[in-house]
Amino acid sequence: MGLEGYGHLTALQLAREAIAGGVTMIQLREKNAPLRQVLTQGVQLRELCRELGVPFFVNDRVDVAILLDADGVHVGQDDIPGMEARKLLGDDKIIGISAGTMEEAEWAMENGADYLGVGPIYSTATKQDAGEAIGTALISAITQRWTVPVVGIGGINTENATVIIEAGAHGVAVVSAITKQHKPLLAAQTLARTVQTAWLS
Ligand SMILES: Cc1ncc(COP(=O)(O)OP(=O)(O)O)c(N)n1
Ligand SMILES: Cc1nc(C(=O)O)sc1CCOP(=O)(O)O
Ligand SMILES: [Mg+2]
Repeated sequence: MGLEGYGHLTALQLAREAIAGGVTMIQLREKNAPLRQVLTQGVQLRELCRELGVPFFVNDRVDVAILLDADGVHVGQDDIPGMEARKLLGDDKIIGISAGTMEEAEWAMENGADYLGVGPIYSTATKQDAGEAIGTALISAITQRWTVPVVGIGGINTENATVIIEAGAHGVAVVSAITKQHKPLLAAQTLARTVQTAWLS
């Protein structure tokens, strides 16, 4: 999630609703705001996550993750390499790495990924440079080869989350399926229940 307002909710209020609905991880993904604002609001978001017992991640920026004492960082193929991030973060933090192909997954694993974000599974309006949708085949290929946790990302919602889990993903990462909904708490609740049901089947 970014730091902009979400309808009548602030980013902090939205995160609280999402967690109340069953979201188990929050990632601060802010591409545009001034660094000072990111740090100020990031501290509030981190505190909320600590209060509610949910891991707090920072997207892209290892320096921000360190300053906010986040639980981890998520980096893509064009971001700081996982190996370099590890040197800065130490062994106690979690490093997630994106992969959209098997080659990218191999690179991510060589770079010490603690989990993989695989996508874009479906087309998405949230990330302009996400590229073509890849479907679920890569999730299956990766989870057959490695035991590292995999989350599907990109265009995932309540309607299609089940097939992501059935393909082998451990979870789903979403933006608009919660942030763009009129009732984010309810949206998170429905999505979390869908994923939990898929785990059991
Ligand atoms: C969980 C998760 N998976 C993938 C991404 C995408 O990261 P990246 O490819 O670096 O793209 P940006 O999010 O930085 O635009 C992610 N953020 N989270
Ligand atoms: C941040 C991000 N990363 C992607 C990837 O493919 O790596 S797709 C994506 C956008 C996810 O937003 P939504 O749930 O609204 O589609
Ligand atoms: Mg990135």
